[in-house]
Amino acid sequence: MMSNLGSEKVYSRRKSVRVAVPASTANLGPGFDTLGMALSLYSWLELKEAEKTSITLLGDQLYGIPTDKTNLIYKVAQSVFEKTGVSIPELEITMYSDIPLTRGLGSSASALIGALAAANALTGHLLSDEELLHMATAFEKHPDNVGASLYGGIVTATWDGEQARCIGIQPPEALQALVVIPEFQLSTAKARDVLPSQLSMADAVYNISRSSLLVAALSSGRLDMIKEAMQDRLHQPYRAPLIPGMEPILEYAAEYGALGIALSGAGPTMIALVDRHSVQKQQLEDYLLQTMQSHGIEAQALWLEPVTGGVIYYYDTESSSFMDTVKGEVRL
Ligand SMILES: Nc1ncnc2c1ncn2[C@@H]1O[C@H](COP(=O)(O)OP(=O)(O)O)[C@@H](O)[C@H]1O
Ligand SMILES: N[C@@H](CCOP(=O)(O)O)C(=O)O
Repeated sequence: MMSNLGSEKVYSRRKSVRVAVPASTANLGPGFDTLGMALSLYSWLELKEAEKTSITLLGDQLYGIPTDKTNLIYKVAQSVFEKTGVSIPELEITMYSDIPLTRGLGSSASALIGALAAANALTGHLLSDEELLHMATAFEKHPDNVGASLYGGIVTATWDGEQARCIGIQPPEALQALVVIPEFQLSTAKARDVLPSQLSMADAVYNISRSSLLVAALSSGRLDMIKEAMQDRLHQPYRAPLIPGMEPILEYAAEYGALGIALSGAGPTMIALVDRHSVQKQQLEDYLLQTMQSHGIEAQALWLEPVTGGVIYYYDTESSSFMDTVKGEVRL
């Protein structure tokens, strides 16, 4: 599995650490709660031992996040300290994120992985990446986003309620992602509430076959198969009424140059997989934005890269400010 940690390396306890964690797109169409891909959009987190807990949120994306001890990052960090028997009751927490909240780009997974990874680094990496994955999935309830944010690349993952299992795939070199992010928010909880509790055998077979084909197509670089392999009958048809413009986009995006198209995670963002050498890139972007607009939705288009690395750790940061790290170059 891809990791930024050398397994043979011995780590000591730290007083402070910074991490950068990629966003993720989950499902990729048919792989509901199992497929995820890390994207080149990041959140940054600093944890420092302190006398008194303080939480500083920087930038425009973290509006509304609590700044007391009910904060997710604080609580998740404490769960790492409890598990490892390390006592760090008070923390200075600083956060900045480029990942928009509740849009289907895995902001919650990125925050969880950031908190787990940074807290674990303070303990001297007493927990393995696999243990962090189990803990993150127990919080998030599905392993797709957290697996991608932790390890990077494309992940296939399962969750049995206690253990997450995850295998990575290197994204094909030609693959780029175009995300169209609507201005409105849609919480994952709300977009899960509309899903049926049962499916027909025919729809189950439809999804298993597409999801399997997609994994094989991505592993072998068969980009010609992606359009068919990204079809889904498990969640997108039920979520479409929540996202104006989604139905025509799913139907016609390939005609405008998408290799394949899906709802990103639980939405409302749509994600097109694109061959970076395509001459239709601008045409596709225009089509997606105009279709949303014609359904009354303002949206932002971003071209993103699949990233092969997951969490990035920054140690010995005493001589640089937090925002210096944020503004520094992120290794893709
Ligand atoms: N940096 C963060 N710190 C604390 N909570 C966060 C952070 N980022 C996201 N969250 C929580 O996750 C929620 C969004 O999760 P979710 O509805 O699953 O959407 P998505 O993960 O697709 O952005 C936010 O409303 C917030 O409660
Ligand atoms: N498999 C989950 C993925 C949710 O992703 P998010 O980025 O919207 O949190 C689902 O489809 O519900």
